[in-house]
Amino acid sequence: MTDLPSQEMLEALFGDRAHLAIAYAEWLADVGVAAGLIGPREAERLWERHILNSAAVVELIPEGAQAADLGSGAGLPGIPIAIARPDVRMTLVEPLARRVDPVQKFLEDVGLDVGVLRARAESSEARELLAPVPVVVSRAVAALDTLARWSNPLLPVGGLLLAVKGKTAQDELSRTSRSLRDEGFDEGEIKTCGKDGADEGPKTEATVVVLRKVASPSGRRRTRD
Ligand SMILES: C[S@@+](CC[C@H](N)C(=O)[O-])C[C@H]1O[C@@H](n2cnc3c(N)ncnc32)[C@H](O)[C@@H]1O
Repeated sequence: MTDLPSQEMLEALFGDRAHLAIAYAEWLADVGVAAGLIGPREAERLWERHILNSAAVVELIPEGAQAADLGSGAGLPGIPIAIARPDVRMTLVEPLARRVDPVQKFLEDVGLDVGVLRARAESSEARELLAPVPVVVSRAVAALDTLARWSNPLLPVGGLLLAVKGKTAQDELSRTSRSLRDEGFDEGEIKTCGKDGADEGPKTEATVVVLRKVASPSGRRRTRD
C-alpha cells in the first residue's frame, strides 16, 4: 500500500476509529484483491481512489441518518462512511454472494455495526426491508436515471440520493434531468466534497450528484395524466 494518508488526515476523517479505516484498507489489499473485489492494481491507490473518495461523502449525510449503499461491492462507499460516522446506520445492498460473504466476515471480525442485505436494489426484498430510508448512496454502479428508479421506492419524500460520480457528473445530470424529474426528484446539484489535499498527500475529494426526492412517483405520474 503506497498512499497511506498522514495520521492527521486519518484522525480528521475517522477520529478515534482511524484504526478501523486502516484495518479496512489492509483487508481490501489482501482479501479484497484475492477475492476479486477490487483489481490488483488498486492496492497501490486504495486510499485516495477508494477510501478517502468514499469518506468525503459524509459531509452530505444528516446527523443520525439511516442510509443504504446500493451496489456496495467491496463495501464502497458504505464502509468508509460508516467508520467515519458512527451516528449513521448504514446498510450495504449487494446481490452477489461472492462479494457479500467476505465483506460480512470483515465486518464481524472488526466488530463494525453495518447491515448487509444480499439483494438487488430494485427488488421487493430491498423495498420491504429498507423503505423508508432517508439517504441512499451509490458509487460506480449505474447511470443516474437507473439509480433514481431503484432509489425511488426506498426513499421518503425529502430523502436524498447521493451518487458518487466522476468528471462527467454534470453531463450525466443534464442528460438525465427529464427522467429524474419524472421519477420525482428535483433538478439536482453537483457537490465537490472533501479537500484537494494540496501538497500533503492523497486527496479526499469526491464529486457527488445530490438529488432530493420531491414527489412520490405515483403522485407525479397522476399529475401528468
Ligand atoms: C463496479 S461495482 C462498484 C462497487 C462499489 N460501489 C465501488 O464503488 O467499488 C458495481 C456493483 O454493483 C452491483 N450491482 C449491479 N447491479 C445491481 C443491482 N441491481 N442492485 C444492487 N447492486 C447491483 C454489482 O454486483 C457490483 O458489486
